Amino acid sequence: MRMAKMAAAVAEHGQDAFRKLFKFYKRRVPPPDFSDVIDFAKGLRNEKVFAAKLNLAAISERDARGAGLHPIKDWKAYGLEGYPGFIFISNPFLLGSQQHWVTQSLKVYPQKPNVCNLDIHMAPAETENIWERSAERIRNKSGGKSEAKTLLEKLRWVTLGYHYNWDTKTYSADRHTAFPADLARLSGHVAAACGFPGFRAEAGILNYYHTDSSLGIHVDESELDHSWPLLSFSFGQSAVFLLGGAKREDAPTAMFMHSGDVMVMSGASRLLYHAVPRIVSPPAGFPAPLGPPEEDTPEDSLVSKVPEEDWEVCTRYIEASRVNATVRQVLAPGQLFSAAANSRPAVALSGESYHQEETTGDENPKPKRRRSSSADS
Ligand SMILES: O=C(O)CCC(=O)C(=O)O
Ligand SMILES: [Fe+2]
Repeated sequence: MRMAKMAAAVAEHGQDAFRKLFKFYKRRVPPPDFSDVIDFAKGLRNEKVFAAKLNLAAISERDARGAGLHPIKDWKAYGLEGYPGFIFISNPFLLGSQQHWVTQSLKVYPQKPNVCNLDIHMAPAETENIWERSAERIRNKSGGKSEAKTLLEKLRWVTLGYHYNWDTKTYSADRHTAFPADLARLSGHVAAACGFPGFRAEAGILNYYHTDSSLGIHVDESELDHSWPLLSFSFGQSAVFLLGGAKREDAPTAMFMHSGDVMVMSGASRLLYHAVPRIVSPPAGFPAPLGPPEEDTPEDSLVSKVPEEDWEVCTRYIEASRVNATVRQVLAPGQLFSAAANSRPAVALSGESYHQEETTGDENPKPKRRRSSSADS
């Protein structure tokens, strides 16, 4: 008994700072103390948080409105002491326009020819119309735990544009489909406001989280040109996000990401390790971020009113889930893929080493069930 305890203590001691904090925030019983988690929704109240300068002339108010965004001058953008190039924009979306992005993420982006985790173990015909096969059942769910999961609830990731190969950790010319035009436009606006005009949205990863999901420690380095930022858009439930250093074991800073929040990792922060140890409910009294859309949207707006019956399904879904979209430019302007870029060895299987789902609630959980990429588990 004594020996076992000591061994546990040594193992604990030998763990690096990032893994320790990841486990700390992932813990269910007892729940962790969240008081060190930076909340950008509280503005400059944290001494490490400062106001970030944006390029106010990067896009017109009309263009911003057309993408469902407030004018840039009204964005609350922050930097974080010690993380040059990191910009956190606290929900720049117009009231109601998040509805569009949530609906696209659940209804449209999972459609073929985009690629999702369900494709790995299911025939193409079965993973078509994920929304249609799931919507009615989600609408009628009573909330009982025993109800079988719909395909939409089994969705873990969707890739867009250059489809990320989870096995080889590469993008390639032969795995490419058109990147969604609306998300590309939104990304271009955000990148321009942050000092990166000319950003091209070439690859995207959508991650779908439930209350027990987490995303392991990683760095996004597969893009061939790292001088462009990595953009992140979050919707639905909140998350604890850990932003680490250039080395995997460097101690991270914890922050909340709420619905509508946009994060930009650029410059010296582009290649920092990061992870999502925990999904959390939005704070009480958090302003309803997903209300009805404002009326006077421009005619050519990307963001249109979501039909009520669709929104009903999305509401049910995001009551207990979070969707995050990361958008990346892969190539330098004019750059092409070389054969060498595609020949790295296989290291991860189907994204399963990143995407984890907890099955137990205690501090010493049973071996983790990897986030399933199969539809039949
Ligand atoms: O869900 C998030 O906030 C992070 C997602 C992420 O790191 C990724 O897709 O590479
Ligand atoms: Fe990432």
